[in-house]
Amino acid sequence: MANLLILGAGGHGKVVAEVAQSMNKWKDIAFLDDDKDLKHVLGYKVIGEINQYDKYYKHYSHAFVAIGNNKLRLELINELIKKGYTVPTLIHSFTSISATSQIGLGTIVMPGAVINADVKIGNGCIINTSSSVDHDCIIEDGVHISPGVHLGGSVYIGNGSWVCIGANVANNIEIGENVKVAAGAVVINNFKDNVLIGGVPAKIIKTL
Ligand SMILES: CC(=O)SCCNC(=O)CCNC(=O)[C@H](O)C(C)(C)COP(=O)(O)OP(=O)(O)OC[C@H]1O[C@@H](n2cnc3c(N)ncnc32)[C@H](O)[C@@H]1OP(=O)(O)O
Repeated sequence: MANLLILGAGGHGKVVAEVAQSMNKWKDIAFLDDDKDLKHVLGYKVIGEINQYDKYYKHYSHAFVAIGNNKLRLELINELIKKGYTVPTLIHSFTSISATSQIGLGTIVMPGAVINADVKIGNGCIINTSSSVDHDCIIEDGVHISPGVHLGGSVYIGNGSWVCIGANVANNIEIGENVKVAAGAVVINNFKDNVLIGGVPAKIIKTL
């Protein structure tokens, strides 16, 4: 069994640790975080700051980035890989994941999520609590699918986009890079890069 270092000990880090715990795969789990007052989270030690990950490679061969910001998360994952860490895919034991789906490195699938046939999910994504990703969806790197989001079949989501809590995206819809889909939106049209969209049906609120 390997040891796992989690970068980020905030709320998201806690859930990441519990997902890792549910996999029964790690001998030792510890956190790095920039809050010097944090010593323990969920009973796991906070052993240093995030940019000190280099120091812990000998003991923790595996490392996972638990940072909500899509861009930062992806940048750190790439740095960890360059340094020689193994960046795992974390999948909670209470999920339904099709055997024909592909899920990238540094991506986490939270409790209650459902991923159906022939889905492709990139690196550094968050597939959050009780969300569903239906057949043939393609989700690029660094995307966050928030709690309670539902994607119909064959949806495309570009790099770094964030689908906020409770949004629904109809089947065959294409959403570009760095798009924010506001909470509760219902997306029934395609949208290109760098926009905030929201409402029912979703419309462009502003350019990002
Ligand atoms: C486990 C977890 O907690 S995971 C994290 C879950 N969290 C989420 O999913 C985040 C939910 N938050 C949202 O949806 C937010 O509204 C965000 C992040 C999309 C707002 O993004 P920002 O770029 O900061 O937009 P900002 O707050 O400046 O709002 C811009 C406009 O959009 C409007 N707007 C914001 N959210 C929504 C919404 N959900 N639906 C419709 N309009 C909205 C605002 O009222 C504002 O309108 P105005 O210009 O007329 O005043």
